[in-house]
Amino acid sequence: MQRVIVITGATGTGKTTVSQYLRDRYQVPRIITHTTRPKRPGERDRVDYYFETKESFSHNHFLESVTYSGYQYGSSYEGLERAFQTAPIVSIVLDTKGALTYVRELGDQALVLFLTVSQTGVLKDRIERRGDQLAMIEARIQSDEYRRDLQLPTELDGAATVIQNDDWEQTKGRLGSLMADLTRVKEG
Ligand SMILES: Nc1ncnc2c1ncn2[C@@H]1O[C@H](COP(=O)(O)OP(=O)(O)OP(=O)(O)O)[C@@H](O)[C@H]1O
Ligand SMILES: Nc1nc2c(ncn2[C@@H]2O[C@H](COP(=O)(O)O)[C@@H](O)[C@H]2O)c(=O)[nH]1
Repeated sequence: MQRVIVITGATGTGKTTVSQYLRDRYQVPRIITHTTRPKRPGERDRVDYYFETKESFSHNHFLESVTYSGYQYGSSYEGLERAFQTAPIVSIVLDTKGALTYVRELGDQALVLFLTVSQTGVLKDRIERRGDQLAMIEARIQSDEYRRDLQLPTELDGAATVIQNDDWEQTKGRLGSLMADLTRVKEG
């Protein structure tokens, strides 16, 4: 069975970092999603996101889409199919609302990885260091979506793998175990 690792959690918990590590270390490609938010320094169109206008965003064929801190985000059916054409295990980075939709739509094909940190105060520091614009950081930290995504949705209790990403070396160890389990299931 083809699997999608759905990486979710609050802003700054390390979702993108984990998806990049899975790609580089385990050849797990990430499904590229669509957004109307402006690029951050270093981000590239069609690599980090499909960067869209409000008009072009509406022309996609979305499996799910959300508004997050004032911008639109969405993942397309075509993006999922494209990723599955290249690998049996793929990943996607979503807010918790999107993660729930993915689980409803894909059932057992979706494996949810929920990232947390022990001290939420570090999250703002992390996104400041990443180079986000200060006004956008403030808006994000004040948003309902930010507060919501600090908690694992109750529907996913017991069904998600939770990783406390305080220490990157420990997180890499947890990801190694997860990939070993997934690969065993695929071969078995
Ligand atoms: N374990 C860690 N310790 C310290 N810094 C980390 C750790 N993991 C990731 N980071 C750093 O934190 C910042 C935010 O990480 P990342 O962009 O992966 O978060 P994210 O969850 O994808 O955020 P967002 O939802 O806002 O896109 C990055 O600069 C990243 O290098
Ligand atoms: N439900 C969806 N959430 C998405 C999608 N693409 C990204 N995201 C999530 O949005 C927030 C903000 O992302 P950022 O890159 O601006 O920091 C974050 O939680 C992402 O995981 C999507 O297609 N659908």
